[in-house]
Amino acid sequence: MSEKIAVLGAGSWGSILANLLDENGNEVSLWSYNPEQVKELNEKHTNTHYIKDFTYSETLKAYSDLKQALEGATTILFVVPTKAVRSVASDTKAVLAELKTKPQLVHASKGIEQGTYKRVSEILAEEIPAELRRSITVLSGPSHAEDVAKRDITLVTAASTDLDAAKHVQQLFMNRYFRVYTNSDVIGVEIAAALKNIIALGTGALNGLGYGDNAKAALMTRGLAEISRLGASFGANPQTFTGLAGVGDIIVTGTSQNSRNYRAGDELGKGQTLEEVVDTMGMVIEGVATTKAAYELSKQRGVEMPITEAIYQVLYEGKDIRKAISDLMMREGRSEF
Ligand SMILES: NC(=O)C1=CN([C@@H]2O[C@H](COP(=O)(O)OP(=O)(O)OC[C@H]3O[C@@H](n4cnc5c(N)ncnc54)[C@H](OP(=O)(O)O)[C@@H]3O)[C@@H](O)[C@H]2O)C=CC1
Ligand SMILES: O=C(CO)COP(=O)(O)O
Repeated sequence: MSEKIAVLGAGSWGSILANLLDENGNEVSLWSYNPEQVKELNEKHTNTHYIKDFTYSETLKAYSDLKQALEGATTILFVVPTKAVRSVASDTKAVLAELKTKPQLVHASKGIEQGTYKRVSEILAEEIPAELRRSITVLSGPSHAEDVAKRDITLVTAASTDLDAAKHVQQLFMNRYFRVYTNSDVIGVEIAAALKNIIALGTGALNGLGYGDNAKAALMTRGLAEISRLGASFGANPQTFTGLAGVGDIIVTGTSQNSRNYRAGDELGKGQTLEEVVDTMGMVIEGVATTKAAYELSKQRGVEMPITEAIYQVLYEGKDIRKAISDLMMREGRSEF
């Protein structure tokens, strides 16, 4: 299968997925709002700020003009940070109204919008009306760009309410090192993907403070329990949380130095302030904003999420991390399930 695909967002994940789609034989245009980055990608075939020591395919073309990138595309893949999805989708809508190409939409972003608590597929559906597009599919799972850049084995899931669309996306991305499953539970996949970043901030912080494997395993397991509770309140399929977008992504993000969220937590645990951590990362740390959205959402829906609440208090109310941990440990004993 070969298509013209526009990838919007040329950070670590967008650029590596664009390269993978190029390798799979597609004609890929990669859009970034940064002309300097576009120049580097087209002339040197590198993207050094985001992915070190990697040479991109020479047939991959980068654009800073959105219309040029979208022209002729039958699939559009959104991979910008969650906070940028609405504005990029709105700009895309204006171009699609002119082009009348009606592409399918895919996204690989992991977050929840501040204030509205919308999932990324909901934002896309709101901003790009059905007459200008086809289906919307979410691509998610345990997948650090750094490993995919090395063509290391990676398994993800493609979730859509339209099974044919999910199968189509599966075929576009699958290759010898990148295996894609399908899933119809868009709600569960998006909630799991967004909220695992909160837990990775937590396991990173435990690491920075010197805690061991038991503590991190405990946080990941009980973190997943509260993510599943929030998911259930939205009608998500409980099985999704045992799959690639759930357990899989908690493991990869909650244990890896490749994770921006884990690294951010690690630095917080070692005593840096949130401001210092955000300033020095130079890449998006989705878990920081998602912690706020998920905390507010849990209060709004009456879902108990003690770990999210503790991390919210540390990030947004200046609570001491050690005190937050001891408060969690001293909660009244209860049944596991
Ligand atoms: N990195 C990974 O391994 C994975 C990431 N993801 C998800 O993919 C999404 C993107 O992450 P990632 O690639 O890591 O992020 P990066 O920070 O590496 O890249 C994000 C890109 O989007 C650009 N950008 C920021 N704001 C805007 C805006 N308003 N309009 C247009 N472009 C903008 C950034 O430019 P600038 O830096 O100049 O602001 C940068 O080029 C996130 O939701 C993340 O959770 C999912 C799976 C794996
Ligand atoms: O989602 C990811 C891996 O699946 C990437 O996580 P980070 O944003 O923490 O790097």
